Amino acid sequence: MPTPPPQPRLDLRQRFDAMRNLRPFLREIWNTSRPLTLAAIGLRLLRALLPIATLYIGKLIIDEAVRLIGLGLPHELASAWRSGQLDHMVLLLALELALAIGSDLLGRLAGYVDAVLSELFTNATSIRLMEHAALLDLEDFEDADLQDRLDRARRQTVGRMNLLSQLFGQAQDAITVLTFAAGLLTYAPWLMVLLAVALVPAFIGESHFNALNYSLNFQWTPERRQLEYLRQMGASVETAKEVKIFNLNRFFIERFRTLSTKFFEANRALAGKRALWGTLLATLGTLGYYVAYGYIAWRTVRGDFSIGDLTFLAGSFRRLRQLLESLLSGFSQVAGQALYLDDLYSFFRIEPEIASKPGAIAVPDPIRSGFVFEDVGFRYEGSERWALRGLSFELHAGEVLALVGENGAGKTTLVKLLARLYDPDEGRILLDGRDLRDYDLDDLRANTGVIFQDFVRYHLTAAENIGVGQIDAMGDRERIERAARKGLADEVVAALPNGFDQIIGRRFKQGVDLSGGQWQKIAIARAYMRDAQVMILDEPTAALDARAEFEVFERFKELSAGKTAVLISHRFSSVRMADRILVLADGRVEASGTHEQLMAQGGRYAELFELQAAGYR
Ligand SMILES: Nc1ncnc2c1ncn2[C@@H]1O[C@H](COP(=O)(O)OP(=O)(O)OP(=O)(O)O)[C@@H](O)[C@H]1O
Repeated sequence: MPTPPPQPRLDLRQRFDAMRNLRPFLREIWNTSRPLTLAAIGLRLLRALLPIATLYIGKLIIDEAVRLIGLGLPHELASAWRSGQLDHMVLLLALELALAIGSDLLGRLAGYVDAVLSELFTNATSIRLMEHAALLDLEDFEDADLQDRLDRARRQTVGRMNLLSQLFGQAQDAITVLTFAAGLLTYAPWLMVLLAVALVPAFIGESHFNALNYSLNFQWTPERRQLEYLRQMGASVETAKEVKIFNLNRFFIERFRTLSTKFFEANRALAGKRALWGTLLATLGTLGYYVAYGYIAWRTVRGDFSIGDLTFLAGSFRRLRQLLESLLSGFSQVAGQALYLDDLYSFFRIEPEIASKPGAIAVPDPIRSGFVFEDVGFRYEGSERWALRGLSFELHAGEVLALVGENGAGKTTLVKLLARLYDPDEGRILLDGRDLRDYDLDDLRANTGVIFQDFVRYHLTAAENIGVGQIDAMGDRERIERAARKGLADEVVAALPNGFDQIIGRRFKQGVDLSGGQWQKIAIARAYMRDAQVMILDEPTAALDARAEFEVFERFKELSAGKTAVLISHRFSSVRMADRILVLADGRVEASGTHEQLMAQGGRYAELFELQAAGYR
């Protein structure tokens, strides 16, 4: 089990650098909904002015009370009321009541607006994330680093919801601070400075721990993904069967426990340190406050301030201290959150390499001569071995070419290059004499129908499972039914309780699961759904019974008349139907020809064929 490396220290500059992410963040919030953003700001602005107003009215009430005490009013409320002396007091109390109700109302409204805006923003970001992920290269997805980044980015779409409230809250607090400061400045300016200085250590402490927290989370992304994986393995429909048979529960749980405990301990250690330092540093701020308080009390005793002034000043200082503290720690939290935004934005900055170049041309229809592989070499990212090297052959327009070769020979890789899921590292692939990279990528994909051996089992309806082969024809039931017939999936569908409208797969309540072979027929139908010029089937029949396989291939040959087709199979009975067979070994072409020619040559093909045939005798 990997032990995470020591956390890197983020210096102050890096932390402040991350603040630049706030601009695009705010811009996106603004773009999410202008009226809501304006409402959130307006409500905050109003709320910002309430605390000082409330405190000031409090001061007026106390001063008024002191004045009334001095007047010696009658003890009876009714006669005191009649004297008219209480009017001013009542007015002040009513005002304070109105402010209290107003403040509560504004707070709730602001909370509501924030919640709605955050939700909209989260959805918009999730969609953007999916859209961007769709653009990336397959190679990017196979990169563990990118998986980590994607994972962090995904967390950010939900994790950043409170950043919005926090930012607006900060702005509100800042305005309130200004109002208090303006009020207090007239009484005791240097006390303000004292308060501010006393809070600086707490602020530095906060931002330091936020950065540490971020590094910890960052460092642990791979482990957190592993935890997620283990959790899934331990409890999912897909794995339940095997987990039970091999009794793997304990194994997964133990792994999860070990890893999660490590993460927990690292987290706890940090939280402990943070609490200790936080308390110490906050005490400094409190000390500053009490020095100020003592000073004001002294001035009141000396007669410089009224009792009302004392309550106003003491209240203002207390609020100011709280506000400054929350403002400063909030600022460092915002800075911390901005670091997380980095994950999101750095994910958006990843550019796909496989894309249409400017002035890309359309794929010829019909394809005239076909594909030519010229000395093609390809190596998977991070791999020492060449999956394909010095690969040269032609795939003529209109022919059915079968690829055979032992496991790992490079058959699937070849097909991925043909579909331009990767670009070759060496050599080039031509289509009708032009480099594959010259063609428009979308057009190229539209002209290629591929079913991989690890095709996706969509937990959607049967019709949708076939329809995804040509997404814009999803509503064309006739075409879906035709594709089902071609792929021999019509019988599978007919046996489903709700036919084409039946959800297949186990994940959802109404779902009905299919056998491996039945799934495969659905996948083959998916390939037929796309009326593409180039058809590629990568071991589409591995799970089919002998009769079904024979039928599938016969039909495939019939249906691919006029199409260029590539077929990968380990079953020689099917392979021999192809127009031409390419034998791959170690990433290059070892031999090619028709079944008869290859048998006559007596090489690897004849050997493997005999081996398989012997098994049936
Ligand atoms: N995504 C990948 N990342 C790294 N290496 C890979 C990846 N996919 C395949 N390889 C390696 O590339 C080589 C060729 O694999 P490929 O899948 O093309 O073989 P294949 O002929 O289709 O095998 P099989 O008959 O088992 O399907 C193998 O050595 C394999 O380990």
